[in-house]
Amino acid sequence: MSGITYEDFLDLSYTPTETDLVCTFRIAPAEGMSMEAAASRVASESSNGTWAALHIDDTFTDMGATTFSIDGDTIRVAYPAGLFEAGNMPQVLSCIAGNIMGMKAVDTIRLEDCEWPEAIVEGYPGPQFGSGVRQEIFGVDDRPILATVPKPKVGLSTERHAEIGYEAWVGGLDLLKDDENLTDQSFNPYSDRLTESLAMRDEAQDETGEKKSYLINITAETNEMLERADEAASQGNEYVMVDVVTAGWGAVQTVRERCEDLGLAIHAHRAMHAAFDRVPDHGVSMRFIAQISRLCGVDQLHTGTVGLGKLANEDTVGINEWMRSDLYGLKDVLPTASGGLHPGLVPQLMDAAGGNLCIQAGGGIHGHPDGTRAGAMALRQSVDSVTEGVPIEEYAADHPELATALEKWGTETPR
Ligand SMILES: O=C(COP(=O)(O)O)[C@H](O)[C@H](O)COP(=O)(O)O
Ligand SMILES: [Mg+2]
Repeated sequence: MSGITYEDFLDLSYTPTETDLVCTFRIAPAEGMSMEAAASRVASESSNGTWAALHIDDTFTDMGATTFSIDGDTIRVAYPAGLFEAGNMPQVLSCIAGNIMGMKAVDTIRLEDCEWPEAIVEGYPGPQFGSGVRQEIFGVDDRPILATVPKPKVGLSTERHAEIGYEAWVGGLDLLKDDENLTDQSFNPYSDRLTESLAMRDEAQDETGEKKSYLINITAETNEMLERADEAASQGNEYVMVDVVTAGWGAVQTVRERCEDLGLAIHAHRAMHAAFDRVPDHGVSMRFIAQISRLCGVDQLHTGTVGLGKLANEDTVGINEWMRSDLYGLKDVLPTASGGLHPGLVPQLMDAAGGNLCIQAGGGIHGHPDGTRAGAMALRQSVDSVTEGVPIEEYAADHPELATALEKWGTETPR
C-alpha cells in the first residue's frame, strides 16, 4: 500500500507527453491558500484525487493529472489521455470543467484553453462539411454566406415566418434561420414551418437561380431532435440548427452521428454560452466552447462579431483562427457573426474577420425602413461592396437599399 495526496499533483519539472491533454487555467486561490496548494488541488480534483490522502495498491492505474507550470495567476495542467473515455465529451467536461469549478480552494477558476492531442482528437468526428458548406451547398467561394432570423423571434405565424423567409431569400440572402427559442410551439409548429418554408425556399430558388437553404431549429430532447432531423432531411433541407449549450454535448454528439447518415450540416447556436464564459475570471472560455463544438462536429458556430453589434464578445478573431487551425485532419468550422449586425457594419466585420464567414442579421434586415426584402438586398450589397473593393458609401450611391440602411443606422454599432 502507498498513498496519494494532493501534493502529488504538482510537479514543476514535468514535461507533458505528446498524448497528454494540456489545459490552461487562470485561478485565484482562496484566502490563506498558496498558489501551489490551489494549483495542485485543481489537478487532483479534476483527475483522480480528493481532499483526503488515499491508499492505493498495485492494481491501481494512475490517471493523475500534473500541474507543471505556474506563471502569475495562470497554471497549466497535463492530463494523461487514458483518463478520458474515447469520444465521450460529457466525461471530458466532468473532468476538466467539473467539480473544480465549485472548489473552495479557489475563489475563481477559468478554463481558458486546451491543447488537444491526437490521442483524444481521434475519438471525435469533427465537422462533416465545415466551411465547405459555402461551396458544397451554395456553390459560393468568393463571399460570406448570408442568413437572417425573422423578428420578433417568437410569435410569428408559420405563414408569416415563411413569407419573411421568401422575402429574405429573393432579396439575396442564402439562409433563413430560426431563432434560438423557436422550436415547436403552437403558434408555429415545427412540421408546418418546415414544409411551408421549404416551399417558399423552392420558389425563391426558381426565381433567383441561386441555391437557398434553411437553418431550422431542432433543439429538444435528444430523440425528438433525431426525429426532427429525419424530417428535415426527408423534405430536402440541407441543415439543422441546434442550441448546443442548452441541448448538451452528449445530445450534440448523437445528432452529429445522425446527420452523417442524413448528409445534413449542423448550425450551432450558442445560447447560454455566456453563463459559462462571460465572467472574465470564472467558468470556461468561449474559445474552449468552440473547441469542443469542433470536436463534436458542428459545421457552423456563432463566435461573435469582433466587438461590433449588441452582445458581449470574446476574442472572435482568435477563436475563428483556432477553428480553422490544423487539428489532426479534422475539418474546420465556419464562424457565424451575429448579434446586432446591420449592413453598415459589414466592412469593419470583414476587415477584422475575413470573408470565410456566415453573416447573420435579424433586426438589421427586418428593421430596414422598406422592409425585409430591401433589408436583405442592403446586406448583400454591403458584402458586394467589400468583395468588389468599393467603399461602402460609394457603393451606396447607386444601390438605394444600401443607401437607406446607411441613412438609418450609419456605420455605428447598436446597443
Ligand atoms: O437573434 C440573434 C441575432 O439577432 P439580431 O441580428 O436582431 O441582433 C442571435 O440569437 C444572436 O446573434 C446570438 O448571439 P451570438 O451570435 O453572439 O451567439
Ligand atoms: Mg437569436
